Amino acid sequence: MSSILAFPDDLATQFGPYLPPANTDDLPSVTLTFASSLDSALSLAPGTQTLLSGPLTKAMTHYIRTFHSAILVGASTAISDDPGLNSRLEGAKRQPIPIVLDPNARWGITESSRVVQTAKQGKGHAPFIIISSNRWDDEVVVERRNMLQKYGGGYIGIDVDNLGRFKWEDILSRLRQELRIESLMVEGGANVINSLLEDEKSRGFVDNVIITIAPTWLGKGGVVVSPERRPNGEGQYTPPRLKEVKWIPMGDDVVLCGKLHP
Ligand SMILES: NC(=O)C1=CN([C@@H]2O[C@H](COP(=O)(O)OP(=O)(O)OC[C@H]3O[C@@H](n4cnc5c(N)ncnc54)[C@H](OP(=O)(O)O)[C@@H]3O)[C@@H](O)[C@H]2O)C=CC1
Ligand SMILES: Nc1nc(O)c(N)c(N[C@@H]2O[C@H](COP(=O)(O)O)[C@@H](O)[C@H]2O)n1
Repeated sequence: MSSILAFPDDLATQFGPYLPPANTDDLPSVTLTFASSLDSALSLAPGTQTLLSGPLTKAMTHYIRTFHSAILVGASTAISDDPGLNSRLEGAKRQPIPIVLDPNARWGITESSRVVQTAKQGKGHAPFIIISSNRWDDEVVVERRNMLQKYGGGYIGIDVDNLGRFKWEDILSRLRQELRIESLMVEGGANVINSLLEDEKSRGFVDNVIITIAPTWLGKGGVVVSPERRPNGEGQYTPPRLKEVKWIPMGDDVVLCGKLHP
């Protein structure tokens, strides 16, 4: 779990075109990165973590993490995986700030959560949790905020829409304004990824896509990436398609890289 990972230089150089620019003036550059089965599943079932990446693609993910100022997951991933959300790459020069979308303050983060332990050990940053503005004064939120602030983390309150969702534009602009985030790696889970991909506006924020595909079928009941087909302004659905595509074989897996930004 805490082992140091090495990623060979000859593989690393292939990712250059798909990494965020050094500086962005506007909203953060977004990279969508996750590991999927052949049937588009991220895990066997909600609430469980499924190992899909092999040793090389796992090291690749930790390499890519070092190029981002923040890494984002949804509340259900934080609850089920208790992730570290740092980079365990050998000699990692930079650590991303963990961001968790948790509108309803469902994630019971404590001092013993792995991400907090990781920050306490100086191996990563404490997280920022994005909650619905109307939860800001909840007793548990105040308690958790006080705990996180000791380690440099905290909460950000954003208004939700009538479906209880944040707008991606709000997420990105607040991360830029409050934490000076220039590059964001969105790792999952499926709910987060589907919400990012399902309409033209939000998927327009995605610059790079790096997907590990593992040679296995997880079967029905898995947690699946398959965004809603939302029609555009003209009432039509145009399936988004990656550009500048590169497939990189890596161990038993293959890594799909592409550009989504129009
Ligand atoms: N293979 C891989 O690379 C990865 C695998 N995983 C796996 O995925 C699974 C979890 O995925 P999943 O169940 O889809 O859950 P998610 O991790 O995507 O979390 C979903 C929750 O996040 C909140 N959320 C998501 N999008 C938004 C939004 N736009 N605005 C506000 N809140 C939002 C909601 O919280 P609320 O319900 O409170 O409204 C939602 O229910 C786990 O099994 C995990 O192991 C996760 C990441 C990567
Ligand atoms: N790249 C990748 N491959 C898999 O097989 C996975 N299950 C995941 N899961 C994601 O990685 C997070 C765990 O991160 P830490 O190693 O604990 O830092 C997990 O929460 C998912 O986002 N990823």
